Amino acid sequence: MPLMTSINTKLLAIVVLFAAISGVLIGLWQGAEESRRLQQGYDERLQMLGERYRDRLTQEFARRQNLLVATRDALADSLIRTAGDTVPLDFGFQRDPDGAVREYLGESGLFIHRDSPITDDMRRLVYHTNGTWLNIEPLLKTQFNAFYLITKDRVSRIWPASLVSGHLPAHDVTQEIFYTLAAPVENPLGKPRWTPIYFDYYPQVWTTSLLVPLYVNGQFEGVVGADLDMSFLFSQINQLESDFESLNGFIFSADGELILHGDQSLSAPAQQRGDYEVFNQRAELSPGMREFIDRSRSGQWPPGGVYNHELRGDIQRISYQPLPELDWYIGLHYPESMLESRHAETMMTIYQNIAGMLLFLSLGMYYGLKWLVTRRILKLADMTERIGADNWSIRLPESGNDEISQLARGMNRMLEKINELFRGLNNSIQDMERLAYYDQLTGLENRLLFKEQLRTALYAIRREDQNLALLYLDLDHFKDINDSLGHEAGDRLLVSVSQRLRACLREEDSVARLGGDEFAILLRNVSEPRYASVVAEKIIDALGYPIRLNAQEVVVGTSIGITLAPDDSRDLELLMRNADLAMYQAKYHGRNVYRFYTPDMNREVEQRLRLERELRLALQNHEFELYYQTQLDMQTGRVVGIEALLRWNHPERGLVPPNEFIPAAEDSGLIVPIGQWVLRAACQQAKNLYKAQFKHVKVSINVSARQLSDRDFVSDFKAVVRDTGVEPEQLVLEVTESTLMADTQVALAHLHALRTLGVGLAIDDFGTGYSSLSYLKRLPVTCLKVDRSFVQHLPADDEDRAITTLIVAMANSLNYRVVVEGVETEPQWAFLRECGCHFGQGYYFSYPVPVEQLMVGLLEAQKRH
Ligand SMILES: Nc1nc2c(ncn2[C@@H]2O[C@@H]3COP(=O)(O)O[C@H]4[C@@H](O)[C@H](n5cnc6c(=O)[nH]c(N)nc65)O[C@@H]4COP(=O)(O)O[C@H]3[C@H]2O)c(=O)[nH]1
Repeated sequence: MPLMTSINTKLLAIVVLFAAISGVLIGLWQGAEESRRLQQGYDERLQMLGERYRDRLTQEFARRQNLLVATRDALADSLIRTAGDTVPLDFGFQRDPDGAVREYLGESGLFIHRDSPITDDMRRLVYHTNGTWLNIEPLLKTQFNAFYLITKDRVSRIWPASLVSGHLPAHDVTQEIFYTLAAPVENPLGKPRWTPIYFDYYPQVWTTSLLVPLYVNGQFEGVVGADLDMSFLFSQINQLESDFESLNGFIFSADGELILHGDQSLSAPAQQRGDYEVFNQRAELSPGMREFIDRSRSGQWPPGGVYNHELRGDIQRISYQPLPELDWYIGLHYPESMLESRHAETMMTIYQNIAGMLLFLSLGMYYGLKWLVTRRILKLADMTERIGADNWSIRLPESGNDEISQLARGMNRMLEKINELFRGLNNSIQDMERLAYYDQLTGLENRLLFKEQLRTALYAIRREDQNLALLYLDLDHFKDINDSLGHEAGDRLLVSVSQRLRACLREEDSVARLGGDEFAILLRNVSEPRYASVVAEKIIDALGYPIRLNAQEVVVGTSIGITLAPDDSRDLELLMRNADLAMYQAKYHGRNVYRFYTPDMNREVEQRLRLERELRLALQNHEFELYYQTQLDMQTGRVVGIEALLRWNHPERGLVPPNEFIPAAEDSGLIVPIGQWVLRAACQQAKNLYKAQFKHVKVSINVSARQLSDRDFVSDFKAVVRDTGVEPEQLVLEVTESTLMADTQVALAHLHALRTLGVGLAIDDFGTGYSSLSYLKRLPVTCLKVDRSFVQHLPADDEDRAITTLIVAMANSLNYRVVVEGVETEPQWAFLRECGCHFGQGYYFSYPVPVEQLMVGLLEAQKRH
């Protein structure tokens, strides 16, 4: 899967995008917060450092002040203690040539103005303080650059002594700030005083001097002073533990003078500016510093706060603290740009952290999504792929209750539904196949499937050099059975027939119901035509046995047409037509037989079709005529009946006997209207006979099975009787034995109805069928007509003699009238009369003749008797 098409990657991209945006926003917010915190932190530290700096300085100054105050007190005490003591006389001072006294007392020097007289007080003071001085001197040396005692009478003792040598003889120390600042005029309360910072030329350092007035017994005697190297102030700043790279300090006095500023200490040496002028730096201060000091002093920026202020072109964060003992203020500042660089560093760290976090998050998301989502979706996709490849039984894993599990559950439910639909669909397909390919009633193949089977079989024989046989068959008299017993019985008959057919065949053979009572059979691997004959005979035999339908048994014959492939044809349609033709021929030529297809069958069928067409025309053109053949009493020779025999006066072929057209009329159904015509004509003739005083002459009319099973037959018959006015008792309907054997309900009902009307019923061609006596007894039969085939060889043929004798005896015993047909000779007549036969019909007595000739004959016969 391409990287960008994966859900995981897309989700990841979205997550990373949102995380990045959030990261940037958080970074910005955190940056702002951090900047604020940074500034606040630095400001607090700045304040804290200021306070610490202040405290340290306070301590430093206080410690030194205490030390000097203690020195002053020690000196005062030694003077007080030695108030009455004398000074050795040899203790005095030598004036230098310039008049001033410059003497060394240990490490310190003594200087007296040239104009100051050397008094005892002077001597006593120096003498009695000398011991104390010398004791204290080592300690003071460690704390001050210089220390001194200046008396009101212009004596000064200074450590180090070297300082004295530089004094001019008229140098008046009492006029200097080191004296005046602490003297009672400027310092009436007698407090220790600190001078402003000044640049001390000798040690070349910035210096301040601490001055303490010396009072002895309440009287001002002078000033004790010490010089302090201010560089310690800077060292104090440096000693402050700080990560401020550019922390700077400054000190300014309450009256607005800048006492110290780190930068200035380095870059602006004061010696260029004269003695003490250096302390007043108002004029030289940078405008920024000036402004700051002014704002501080005006109260606009009170001490303790942190202020943004520009110093020397840079914005600084400045804070300052008061140093109360000195009336000084200590300020600290750092450039704001430092904050920016710190902020930039912090931001860099923040963004690095966010980037790291994002990377971690992205990887976590990626693998998390992969594990939780993509892997499972891919699994689902893989399984749906497999399902799509017809593995519909696969079910997706449903563990858990998250969205994917819900999806899997939903899809499983869908699969169940699809499977159900498939099952339904398969059933429907099977049903449709059954409907499409199988006959619903019998379960046999239908025409469609059979044709497919035949087509496949034809391909096979082409490949494998084999033969096949195609059999068509239909049931004789099926329509009659159907009409008389009803469709349900007809259906059951078809089912039974199909079962029998199946039983006659091998597994590899196919049998289909083509429709109605038509069946087709495909025999594969028929190496010789006779095998097809064997099967056909087997079928005829199997269907020859009665079939039980409800309470009745019926016998159906069948006519089978057979065609062979590839001998007759390789073409499917042609083969089917051949089989149909052959079946048609079989039926035409006798039923219950089979016929192989022959090419001349086509011609025969054509002839038959033409015949049917002509028959139809014959009916319209009144080309039919009835001939009558008499039936005589064998004993008396009297005419007892006549049989109406149909003749066709064909315009070209002349008189056509019934055997040539009755089968075609029956097959085509034309027998029904033709039979109607015969019935009406014969009834008319019967009425005529009746009128002509031949009422005892019965008129026999042939009725075919097809007519008899016609539903309207009885009502039509009644109508004819009514129309012609004939007496039903004068009529005899002749029904062939095979017609009765069909034994349909309708035909039987009609026979009974006719019999009830008084019509006689004769079984024609008796002896040629299989009717049993018990069966005959159930029929309303009045007459048996013995078939002429039994008479033909009489009296010579023993068998025929026996049969004829038996039939006549049986008929007599059952009280049936017996008419023997086909009596042609006198011996035949003699034999039949002897064996008890009552009536006869045949050429011996009369040929069938037209009605006029019949009447002449009847009249002649009447005269004879
Ligand atoms: N060899 C010989 N034949 C004799 C002799 N005496 C009579 N016949 C013939 O035997 C047939 C008797 O009629 P069938 O058995 O009912 O047999 C009839 C009957 O089954 C049928 N048929 C005739 N007319 C009708 C009709 O109107 N309706 C129906 N359904 N069938 C008819 O056609 C069959 C043949 O009729 P036909 O040709 O008229 O033939 C008649 C008749 O001419 C004889 O001594 N020797």
